Amino acid sequence: MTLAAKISLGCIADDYTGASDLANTLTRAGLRTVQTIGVPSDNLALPEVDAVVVSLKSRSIEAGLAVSRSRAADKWLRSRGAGHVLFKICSTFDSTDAGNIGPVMDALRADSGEGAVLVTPAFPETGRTVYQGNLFVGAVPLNESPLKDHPLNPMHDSNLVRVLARQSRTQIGLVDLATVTRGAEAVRARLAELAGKGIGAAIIDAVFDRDLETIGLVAGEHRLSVGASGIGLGLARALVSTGKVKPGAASSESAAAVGGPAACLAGSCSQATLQQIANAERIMPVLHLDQDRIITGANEAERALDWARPRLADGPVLIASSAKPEDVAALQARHGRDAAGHAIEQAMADIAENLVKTGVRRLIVAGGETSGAVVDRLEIPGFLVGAEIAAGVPVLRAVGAEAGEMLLALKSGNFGGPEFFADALRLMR
Ligand SMILES: Nc1ncnc2c1ncn2[C@@H]1O[C@H](COP(=O)(O)OP(=O)(O)O)[C@@H](O)[C@H]1O
Ligand SMILES: O=C(O)[C@@H](O)C(=O)COP(=O)(O)O
Repeated sequence: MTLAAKISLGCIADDYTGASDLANTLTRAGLRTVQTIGVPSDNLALPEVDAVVVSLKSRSIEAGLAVSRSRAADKWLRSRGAGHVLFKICSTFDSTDAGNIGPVMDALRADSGEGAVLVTPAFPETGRTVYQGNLFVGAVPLNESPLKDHPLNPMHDSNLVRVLARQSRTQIGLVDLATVTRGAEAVRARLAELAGKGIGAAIIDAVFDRDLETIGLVAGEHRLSVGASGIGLGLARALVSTGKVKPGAASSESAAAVGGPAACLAGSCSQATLQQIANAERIMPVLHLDQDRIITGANEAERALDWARPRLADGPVLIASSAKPEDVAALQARHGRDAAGHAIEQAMADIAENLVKTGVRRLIVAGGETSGAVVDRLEIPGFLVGAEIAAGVPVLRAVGAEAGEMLLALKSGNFGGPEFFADALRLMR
């Protein structure tokens, strides 16, 4: 990898859509950013950048594995000069009581020698705000939002001090909004007070971008922070406002058209994605996969490919496994949660691999785990960030992919407007 100068900000994302969301935020804030898939190999040619987002697929794997992969990424980022590393988690704090946010944070904190780590999933642009340590998704607390029905990590507690305490070995404190509103000095003092009591991490409230700017200033003086794109925004703005990074333009290379057939794959079962699929039915052929056939090993991926191939010459197609919460619950009761999720992800990867062999060069994937499975199968080592399709979702240009020139959009299940697929296709030429 050709990184001549040292990087100013290192990031480790626990899934691939989350990584592209963060890379998008950093780029818009003026940081030249690349997204890599895992720790990049030395021979991957990348431009000179201010920030690197290493994407892991570590959100829903066994905690020990998530820790070791995150530590390896942290070591690589620090060896490239990153003084601060942001561990990027989901803005809806997706995790279970077994991890992985707490265990990874504990390990990175120990490695960096950090006192008390600031933690916030706030991302106001997408409606995620934190008040008194409670996460709100739009107008409702996390546990009343659609995240209560997530197929892999249903969220039933909106109090993040409690949620993180159940996952972490350290005590968790709170830096409340009143303190944030008083400014950086007040946050520094509160953090020092918590660290003095041996409290190793604190959920910090944020409702507006200006709160994240205050948080970014303080966090950037430390070695480690944990959060979603909002804290990324704060860190990036602090790097620019303190003159540590000169704001640069996004690479013009990332805007060139690739042409060729386009396809969409949806494995997210979020409310937003279900609506986007329903709207896509009006503008392109849509195939709904039979999930039982996938899990029992019947050749459902082959059936999907036979359906897609003759249609691709006429325009984009969409293949979806997505289902409503009651259907997801019924499928999981029949086959088990992890087995169902894994089998569907692998079927999506099979479909993506064969679509690319058929000539597809523009691929839109809805769902974080789904995107991880697809990008891994396509063996794409990294991405440059292009135009913004929706808040948190950029057009990505593959770097070093075996298939050559490719554009992808990796959409978090919850993100994007009702016409997301049309919006993405318009920008991916
Ligand atoms: N119909 C379905 N029933 C059960 N699980 C499903 C179904 N469709 C997809 N899944 C699984 O649900 C999970 C969705 O997670 P993900 O792709 O990360 O979406 P999101 O971005 O909404 O979190 C994946 O593991 C996927 O394989
Ligand atoms: O922070 C966010 O909400 C996203 O960047 C994110 O992590 C998305 O995860 P998925 O919903 O699993 O795609």
